[in-house]
Amino acid sequence: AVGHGMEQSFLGEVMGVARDFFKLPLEEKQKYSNLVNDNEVRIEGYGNDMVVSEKQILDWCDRLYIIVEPENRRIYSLWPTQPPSFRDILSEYTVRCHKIANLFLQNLAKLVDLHKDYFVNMFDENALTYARLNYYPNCPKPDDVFGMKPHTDASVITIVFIDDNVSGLQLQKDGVWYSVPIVPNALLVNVGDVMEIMSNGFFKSPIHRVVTNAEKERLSLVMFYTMNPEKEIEPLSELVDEKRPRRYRKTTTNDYIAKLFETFARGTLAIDTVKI
Ligand SMILES: O=C(O)CCC(=O)C(=O)O
Ligand SMILES: [Fe+2]
Repeated sequence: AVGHGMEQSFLGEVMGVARDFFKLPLEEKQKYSNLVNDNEVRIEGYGNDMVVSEKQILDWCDRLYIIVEPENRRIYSLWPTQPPSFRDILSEYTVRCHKIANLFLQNLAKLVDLHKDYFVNMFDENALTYARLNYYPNCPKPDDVFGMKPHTDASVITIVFIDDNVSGLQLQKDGVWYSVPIVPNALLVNVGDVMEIMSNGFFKSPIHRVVTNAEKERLSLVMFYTMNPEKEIEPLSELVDEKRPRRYRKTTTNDYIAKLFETFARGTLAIDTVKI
């Protein structure tokens, strides 16, 4: 979508602070590391994949993963202090993206004949929004490694802001991979697994991946909208009937995100673990 109301200059600044962060020396970035005590990995922070096996091929990607909403859940020690405008710009982007997220959620609700605020109202004051900044350096062996392995998102919905210089994101449809075209200043809004589960499969969370590029580096900024981590997730009773029996088991956002990280590292899909 391009009718999101964010000016090109503002979006340029957002990409700019992300780029400036990744250009910092490694020691500087490691101040925000997602490794605790050298071996334990937490979701938040700077780093790469969680390692679950020695044979695992790590993605060709640097990531910074931070909670941006609610504000009282922000861990500012994991927010870069360089570039200096990082915090303000990401905060403003967060506010502006949330409006787009709500509009999208209202449209989805209408598509399944629910009250337009049905999904919006499911997000309480403990619902978490994660921002993930991805940096994919150019890769000498693009055929051997992914920028990001095939996966679905564990979110309810996701808003992706991609580099308008280099493509790389691909979506799978009917077993075939299609490249997402570069549209300057466009934001891509995607359905995540939790929406697939709640809608009892009416909406599908697309499998996607990022391929690497031999010549060019690439950046993206992804906002994941998730519900209260403790809240139970299951197909909505309104969307289950004899003709469309329940297709997914009950889970919680917390359990599901843990499962997603585990399956992602192993190269399998989390959604398959809750399908009935
Ligand atoms: O870099 C991209 O275009 C997409 C990244 C992505 O799918 C993710 O962070 O979940
Ligand atoms: Fe993704």
